Amino acid sequence: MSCYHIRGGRPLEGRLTVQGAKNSALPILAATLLAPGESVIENCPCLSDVDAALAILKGLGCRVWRRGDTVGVDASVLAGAEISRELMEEMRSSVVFLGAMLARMGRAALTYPGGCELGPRPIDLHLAALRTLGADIRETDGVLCCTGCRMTGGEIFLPIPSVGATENAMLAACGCPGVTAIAGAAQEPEIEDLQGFLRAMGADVRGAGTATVVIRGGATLRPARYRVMGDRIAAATYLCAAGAAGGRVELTGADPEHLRAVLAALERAGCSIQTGPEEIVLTSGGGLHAVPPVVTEPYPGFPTDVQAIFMAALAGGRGETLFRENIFQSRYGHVSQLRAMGADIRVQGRTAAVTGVGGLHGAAVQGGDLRGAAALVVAGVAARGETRVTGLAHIRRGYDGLDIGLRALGADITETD
Ligand SMILES: CC(=O)N[C@H]1[C@@H](OP(=O)(O)OP(=O)(O)OC[C@H]2O[C@@H](n3ccc(=O)[nH]c3=O)[C@H](O)[C@@H]2O)O[C@H](CO)[C@@H](O)[C@@H]1O
Ligand SMILES: C=C(OP(=O)(O)O)C(=O)O
Repeated sequence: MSCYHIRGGRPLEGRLTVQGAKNSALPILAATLLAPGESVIENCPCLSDVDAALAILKGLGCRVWRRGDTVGVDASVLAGAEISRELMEEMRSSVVFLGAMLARMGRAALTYPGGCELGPRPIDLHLAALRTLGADIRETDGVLCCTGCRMTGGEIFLPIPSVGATENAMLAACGCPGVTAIAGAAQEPEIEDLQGFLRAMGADVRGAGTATVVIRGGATLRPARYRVMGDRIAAATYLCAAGAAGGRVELTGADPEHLRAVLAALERAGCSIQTGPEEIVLTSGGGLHAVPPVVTEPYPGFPTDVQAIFMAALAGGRGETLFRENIFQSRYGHVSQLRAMGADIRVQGRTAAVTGVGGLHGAAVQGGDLRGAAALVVAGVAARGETRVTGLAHIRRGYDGLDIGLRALGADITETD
């Protein structure tokens, strides 16, 4: 079984360009379906989730190529409107192909999506939004058969600002004649990035980044060339590793505006941070200290995807920090593994109390989900002694060479079989 072997305790130093954002690249790849012809997506990270998205596109008849971090999708000729259960279960974002397929083909057959196991992850809001636009969705034996020949614009209200439901609704609305307003929309930067690509295709979409997104749909779209924004969660991972291990790192390619809540928390924990356009410089003496409660919230609040990673950084520091996970019901899978490295963390329901122990020690640990596994790597980089992290398949879903990036910053990390 392949694993990362980390000899921890070295400060991190150096400069790194952050990968393109997984959570932008995936809906943007789904959006390439909307226009016949070849779209070209730059800064598209090499991830197993991206491979799954490309496999879905191929299965629908698209011609797909990749050169480095540039991907081409030719959606001129489509064949079939079904996604296999196997591909649907590979990742959560398989579900955003539904909106794109309804917009382009007027029909879709698929099953429920997979993705990280963080407690229940229903898709009721996705389906309700599409039904509001007139989609007919029937479920038989776990297969969703959807037709959208009578879809038109409409007023959608999302009671929770779901990222995926907002994206699905935006994609479907592009194919619906008339005006669609999505109220209660998610405001994450990835929604703005999707809007950027849709506009490049000629779609009339406004309001992404606010609580209301408005789409004037039904226009014929054209393929486009687009550059995916930098990955704010990958950036946060490198920053937390440097914060905990100490050192000075310069990250380029990620927008510090997207990381305000994380940068503020790292500063309160003792790091010094300077930012410029697409640049973040973090200096740390290592050994972070406790911060006021870390409460995960929709953007611009503290991101749930950084909860485990920041917890790992604080676990080897000093003082008590409370975490409250507000987005997902069960996102503390990493805690038992951090405890094996000496962490003192008590979990009660959605709250975790982390008491810094003044340094973790290496151990053999196993990641059970994407960010939980990345958190163990962060802990290992700062810990005394040797850490072996298994569960790399989770990490490959979202990180384009996490070991390579950390090695470039001076960490002693190698992948072994
Ligand atoms: C590929 C992608 O972009 N993944 C991100 C996306 O996931 P994803 O789009 O799955 O997350 P959502 O924003 O939809 O989920 C937020 C909350 O809404 C609930 N909900 C969601 C949909 C629905 O139909 N019904 C419902 O109840 C979820 O259970 C969760 O409690 O946003 C999450 C929250 O920022 C991030 O952790 C994920 O990294
Ligand atoms: C939870 C995540 O991804 P997904 O929604 O794709 O499972 C994540 O990126 O942390």
